[in-house]
Amino acid sequence: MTFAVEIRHSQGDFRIEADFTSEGGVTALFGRSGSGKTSVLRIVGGLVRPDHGRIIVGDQVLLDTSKGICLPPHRRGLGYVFQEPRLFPHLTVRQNLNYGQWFAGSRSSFADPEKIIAILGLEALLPRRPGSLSGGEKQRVAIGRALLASPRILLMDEPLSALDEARKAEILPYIERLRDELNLPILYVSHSVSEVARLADRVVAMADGRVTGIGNASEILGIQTVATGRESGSVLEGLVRLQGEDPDLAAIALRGCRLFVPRGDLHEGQKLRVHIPAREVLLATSEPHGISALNVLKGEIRSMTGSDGGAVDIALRCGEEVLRARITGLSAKRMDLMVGQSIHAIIKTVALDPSGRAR
Ligand SMILES: Nc1ncnc2c1ncn2[C@@H]1O[C@H](COP(=O)(O)OP(=O)(O)OP(=O)(O)O)[C@@H](O)[C@H]1O
Repeated sequence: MTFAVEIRHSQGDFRIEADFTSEGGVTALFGRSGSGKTSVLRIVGGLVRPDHGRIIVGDQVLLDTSKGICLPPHRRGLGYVFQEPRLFPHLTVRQNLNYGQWFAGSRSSFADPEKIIAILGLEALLPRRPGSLSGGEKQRVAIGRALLASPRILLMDEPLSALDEARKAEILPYIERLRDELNLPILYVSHSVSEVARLADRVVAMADGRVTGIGNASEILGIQTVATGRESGSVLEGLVRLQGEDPDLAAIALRGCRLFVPRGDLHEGQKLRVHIPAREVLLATSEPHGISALNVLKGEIRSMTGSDGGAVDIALRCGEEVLRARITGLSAKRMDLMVGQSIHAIIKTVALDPSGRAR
């Protein structure tokens, strides 16, 4: 299902101008704190009526201010997942889920409850009450409850930001399964590069209430001005290849090169996206020997641009992939780097952690 959003709205001194469309899958609204992501989500959810706007999901017009159409939240057919799970503490998990289903009303369900319970791994939790669940488990129940209302679109507002790194890593694969197994568009607000890199089919980058870029994760997250300086880097996608000879290691087959990562619970053939922060890439003009890093890629310098603080952002072509490195201007000068030069990129293994953990 596709959706289209056009919004013009002023709240106090803050002006929002956001136009974007989605063909389905996960669309991430990505930007720094205060860039206006949540405001856009609240307008889509019907919690705020914008000065001007048009929001269409599939063939349903949720909002068209020029025609005086503004459906109230409960008639928009949206599922909402917040940072906090907001479950009913006195109800069991099963009863919390039933509550979501009750909201579906006459709308026909796009997926049967048992399928959603299975995708989110909730079977064993059904008789329990929220008080006995971990933060990650609660959030999975909250997602299940939102889905059982059979929404046309799922809105997720920083759903992982209240969880610690281990719980985030635990819940990400469930959100990937939703993305891959339910034909349901998801609008996902996040300021985390690693989360967006891993989940998003399309990224809408926001700054100061405006859309500054729309594209796939690799296009948008690689752009220095969109990501925070600390997190700028490359997003690469490939298939997992388990290494028979080493039980602890997996390779990600990319276009014309490969990366090694800890195997963890990865499985053969799994599609995986990794974010490699530019600051985690070291450069060497000759092939390094006797170093602990597992990943040394041979490539060629395609571009070099100076950025704030005297750093130099370098784009390298490795196979068919583009890898970004960020080094000091002094290092670039000492190494006498130039465009076209062949180079070795050394990537610290931890930077490839496929759990998508923000570091
Ligand atoms: N009701 C309001 N009246 C006036 N200003 C508001 C109102 N709601 C939000 N704002 C302002 O709009 C701006 C964007 O806020 P918003 O919460 O949408 O950003 P965000 O990107 O989601 O940030 P965060 O990730 O911190 O939640 C902020 O400057 C905020 O103070």
